[in-house]
Amino acid sequence: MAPKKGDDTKHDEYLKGIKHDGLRAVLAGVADRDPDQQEFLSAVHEVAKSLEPVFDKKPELLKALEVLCEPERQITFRVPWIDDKGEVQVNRGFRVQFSSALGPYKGGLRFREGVNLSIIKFLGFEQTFKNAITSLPMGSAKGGSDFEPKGKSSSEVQRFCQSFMTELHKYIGDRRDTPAGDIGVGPTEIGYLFGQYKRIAGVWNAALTGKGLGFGGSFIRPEATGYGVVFFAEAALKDRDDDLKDKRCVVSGSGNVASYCAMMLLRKGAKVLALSDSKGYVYVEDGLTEDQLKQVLEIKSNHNGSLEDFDGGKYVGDRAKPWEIDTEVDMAFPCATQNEVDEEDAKQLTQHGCKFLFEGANMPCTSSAVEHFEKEGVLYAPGKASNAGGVAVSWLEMVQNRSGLSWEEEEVESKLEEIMKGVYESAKSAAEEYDTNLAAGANIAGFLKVADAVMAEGAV
Ligand SMILES: NC(=O)C1=CN([C@@H]2O[C@H](COP(=O)(O)OP(=O)(O)OC[C@H]3O[C@@H](n4cnc5c(N)ncnc54)[C@H](O)[C@@H]3O)[C@@H](O)[C@H]2O)C=CC1
Ligand SMILES: O=C(O)CCC(=O)C(=O)O
Repeated sequence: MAPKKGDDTKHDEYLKGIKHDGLRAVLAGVADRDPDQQEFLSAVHEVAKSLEPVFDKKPELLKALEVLCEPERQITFRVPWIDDKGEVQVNRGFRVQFSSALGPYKGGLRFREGVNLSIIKFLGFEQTFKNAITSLPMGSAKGGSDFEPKGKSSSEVQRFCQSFMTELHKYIGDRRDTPAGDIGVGPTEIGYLFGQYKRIAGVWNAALTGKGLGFGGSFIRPEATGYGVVFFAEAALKDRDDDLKDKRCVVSGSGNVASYCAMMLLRKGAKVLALSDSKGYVYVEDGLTEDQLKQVLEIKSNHNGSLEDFDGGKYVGDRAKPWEIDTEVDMAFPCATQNEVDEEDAKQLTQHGCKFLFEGANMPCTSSAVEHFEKEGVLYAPGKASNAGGVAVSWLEMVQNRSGLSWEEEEVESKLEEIMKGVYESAKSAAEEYDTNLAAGANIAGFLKVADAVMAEGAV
């Protein structure tokens, strides 16, 4: 069947770099449909560009991409809640169920000011290929709200979560769709959401992952994304007869992913020179100690905590980014948010000697930053491969819940390590087969798994 025709002459800028005619038409159709969804369109463009060699060999799979660019279902809903002054506040909730081709929908929830449909769709689209490359039977989804937990009391967060779940419960369940955490949604929020789910659904099932250890959570889920990035980096370095010992690393963020990425880097003998938050960064020339990292976790255990209160290193405020630190850097791990590494940041990193960049966050590097890294020969690993450890352990949590068992910490960690090595190998072998780089290899490996299922299940 011919691909959906969009008018590609209207989208010159968006289609820059795309040569394949059929692909241009599909992308123009996506841009026609949602011209204002910048984050989503940019994620689609990045994946599509790297799939050109696939469509040269297997043009029939273009139809699968067209199908995968449109979510199976997108739900937006009103979330009214009462603040501490007794006044009613209203936020908007989202759940975008992208693809169930490989299994029940799976993906996190983000609570943050400014969250909109474009951001949730970009995250859900990325999740599709991320979940596929793990080879675990998971579909993809993402959700959240423009509710900002920073500055709210814990009772306000609780009331918001209960109202959010009062609507969301209609669409989730352990064989249907299983949300987890993301920015602004940690164990506390998951606890409130899970409590409300049970209250309304009247059943105990693994409708959410990232639960507390005492009520169905898995060891290592809080650590999984950060640990997983480091396991991925270790596999990539091993392949180059190298290792993490004494590597000088810059990590951005200081939340869930960043802290545990830093923790595992320390365990591997690397040095963590900096961590950041949205207001600035801390820099320790010889690398943070384990006690200093624990201090960061303590500060950030409260939504309102700031690195300004960190005692031990140099603090730079004014929203400065850690990529600017004027010292030798071997590796960068952006673990905060999307578009936090732009071309200028990328140039600063390579001027300081950076040779490796592993994304802990989802799409933290802009496309021009990625182009710069590629030009400079930096090994660049996209989040949809290198941060897949979080969702992988979420799946292990679901398996434990279904079997009624609880595995030891070492067992979960070693399964996570094996899964991350497998993700690296899948990206690498697709890159070799299609004669491309690791980032494109990750897109190709994920896409082929989900596209084959889409076609086998009858795409239309
Ligand atoms: N939690 C998880 O399991 C997974 C998270 N991710 C991604 O990792 C990233 C971080 O998520 P979490 O650690 O879970 O969130 P979090 O809410 O625990 O932490 C986010 C951190 O980023 C900082 N931050 C926010 N905006 C910033 C900015 N502009 N510059 C510097 N720092 C900034 C915040 O201060 C906070 O310390 C997000 O992109 C998320 O989508 C990806 C895979 C799984
Ligand atoms: O654990 C999960 O289900 C989802 C994690 C997530 O949102 C992500 O990988 O970006």
